[in-house]
Parts: sequence; structure tokens; C-alpha cells
Amino acid sequence: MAKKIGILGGTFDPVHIGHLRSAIEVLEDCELDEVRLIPGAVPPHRATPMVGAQQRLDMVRLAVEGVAGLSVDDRELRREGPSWSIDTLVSLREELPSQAQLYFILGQDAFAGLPGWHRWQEVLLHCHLLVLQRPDMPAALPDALQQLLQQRQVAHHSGLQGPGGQIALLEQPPLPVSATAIRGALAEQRNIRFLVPDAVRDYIQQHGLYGAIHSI
Ligand SMILES: Nc1ncnc2c1ncn2[C@@H]1O[C@H](COP(=O)(O)OP(=O)(O)OP(=O)(O)O)[C@@H](O)[C@H]1O
Ligand SMILES: O=C(O)c1ccc[n+]([C@@H]2O[C@H](COP(=O)([O-])O)[C@@H](O)[C@H]2O)c1
Repeated sequence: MAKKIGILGGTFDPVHIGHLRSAIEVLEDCELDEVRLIPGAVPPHRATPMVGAQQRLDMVRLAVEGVAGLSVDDRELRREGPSWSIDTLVSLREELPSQAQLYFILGQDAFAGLPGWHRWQEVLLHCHLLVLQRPDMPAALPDALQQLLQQRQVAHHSGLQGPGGQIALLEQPPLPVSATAIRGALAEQRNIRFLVPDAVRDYIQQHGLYGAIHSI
């Protein structure tokens, strides 16, 4: 049987339960062998993260420690330059058997930006896309994505066939959590308990990240 591998790329500034619950639900619903969380070192498409790549990676490692089926892949920190997803996909493909099924998991907001990605039209050569709902996101998608969905969307994720090339939208209930909101809460010295794993909260506190100066 071909391996089924999910990849959840992100800035993870910081990692939170929205990422982790999504990873677990996709792992179970799509019967994947594993989901790899891949922190971006130099996100090319957004402002510089508040916290450096190594500390964001540390937090993702703490978050998935001991969680069956979830792992961390640090390849984007091991290369120079912008963390383009296409480079990540090509390097994963070089390592995996050609029949392995790759599922790139991304939220609706990230999917809406796909036509702006570096070499975006090559992305589906290497993987399927699994798009997760997020709360408060506009339903309208750019024309290029509507066309892409007409060509590539399958009605249900169970219809995704082969190593890549198709898109499924998941009906998973979204958690209304974002890294932006967590950074905002920390800046106001609010308690972020249960929005991130306790080990991540402890790390933030120990290192005084995001302006957290008190016991949070
Ligand atoms: N609550 C959530 N539910 C579903 N998907 C999510 C959720 N939060 C983040 N994601 C998805 O996880 C991936 C990585 O997200 P990212 O690290 O940018 O977190 P974020 O919470 O969106 O951060 P920020 O608020 O800084 O933009 C993206 O594809 C994003 O859409
Ligand atoms: O490769 C690109 O040009 C590109 C542009 C925007 C986003 N991405 C990827 O999309 C994923 C989610 O991004 P973000 O900003 O929500 O953390 C993450 O893996 C990014 O590397 C990739």
C-alpha cells in the first residue's frame, strides 16, 4: 500500500490547538500514516515572524511530542533563502517512493492566497490539497482558484486518488483560534492556557516571548 503523508506547513508563531486539532482530525478522517508539521524559516509572503525560526521549531517539537501520528520536519530551517513550498514538495518527493500520496493541508485563508505562491501551478504536480474551513473567512475565491476547483476538486476526500493532483475541501468544524489572537492576548498579559499545549505555554513564559512578562 502506498504511504499517505500529510504535511501541514506554517509559520507557527506560535503553534496552537487550531493547528494540532486540524492535524489530528485530518490524520484520522483521511486515514493518513502520518502528518508532518513543517515550520517555515523565512516566510516569503508575510511580515517577519515575531519569534525566530529555531524557537518556533522548538515550540512545534514540544507540541507534538508523544502525539501518535504527528511529527516535525525541519527541512525549511535547513535550507537558505525563502521557504517556498514548491521547494519543500520537490525535496520530499526526492525522498519518498513515487507512489506515496502527499496531502498538503492548508486553511481556507492560505488556500485563497495560492495563486500568489512561487511556481504555484507546479504545486499539484507533487501533492493533493486538503483545504480546511476557518471561521470568519470570506467565501469568495479568486477566479484562478474557482477554475482550479472546477478542474481538480473531488466531492469527498475519500475520492483523492494517486500521488497528487486533486483538491478536497474538508467539512471539519473549525476552531476559532489564530496565532495573531494568541500574540495579541500575550501582549496584554492575558492567560492563553488551553489555546496552546502547556509545554508551549511554559516555553513562551520561560523565554519571555511575545511580550509575556508575567506568569500566564
Ligand atoms: N484554527 C485553525 N483551523 C484550521 N486551520 C488553521 C487554523 N489556524 C491555522 N490554520 C492553518 O494552519 C496553517 C499554518 O497557519 P499559521 O501558522 O499561519 O497560523 P495562523 O493562526 O493562521 O497564524 P497568523 O494568525 O499569524 O496568520 C495555515 O494553512 C492556516 O490556514
Ligand atoms: O511557496 C509560497 O510561495 C507560499 C506562499 C504563501 C504560503 N505558503 C505556505 O503556506 C503554508 C501556510 O502559510 P502561513 O502563512 O499560513 O503560515 C506554509 O507552508 C507556507 O510556506 C507558501
